[in-house]
Amino acid sequence: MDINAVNALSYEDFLEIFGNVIEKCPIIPAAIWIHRPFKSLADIEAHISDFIDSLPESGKEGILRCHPDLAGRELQSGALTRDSQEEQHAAGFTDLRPEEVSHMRSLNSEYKQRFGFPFIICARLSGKRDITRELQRRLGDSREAERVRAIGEVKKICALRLRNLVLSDPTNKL
Ligand SMILES: NC(=O)N[C@H]1NC(=O)NC1=O
Repeated sequence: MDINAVNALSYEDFLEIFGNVIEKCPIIPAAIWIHRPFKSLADIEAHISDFIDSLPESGKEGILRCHPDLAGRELQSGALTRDSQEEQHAAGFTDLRPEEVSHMRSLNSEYKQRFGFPFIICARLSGKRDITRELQRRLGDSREAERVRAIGEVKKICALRLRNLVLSDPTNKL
């Protein structure tokens, strides 16, 4: 799909395709559709990033709370979005031993209790071991630092989802 094809989409089709680039937050692609014509894939990414940055802290935290835990209940019950399922699989979380699952569950719940939102990391960029270590390390950070860090990870996840959607077509010109 090239940028002209993206710009030619109706908002219904745009949302159908890009609705989950920020996990369970279709309001974000719905909001930035107004900025068409987009110049490039990077331009779409920049509009999403600016929209997120313009939100009050409560809105940013709301985005964080739309994300499922890594190795959490939704993974076990098959209730993840397809994007999240693929990302958690890529990091190795679909292949954990029972004791690894309980370890992740207890770290996730400690993190949520401490910060009030779930631990978020771009799972496609690390493996389960590094992610578990990072979760332990980040438990010692301040709430403010974690909020900033987590939003940065949401943007990385978004960038990879966008690329995956658009660049999988070899004829693309984005
Ligand atoms: N909690 C969390 O990081 N969730 C996610 N990370 C990612 O890459 N996909 C997710 O759903």
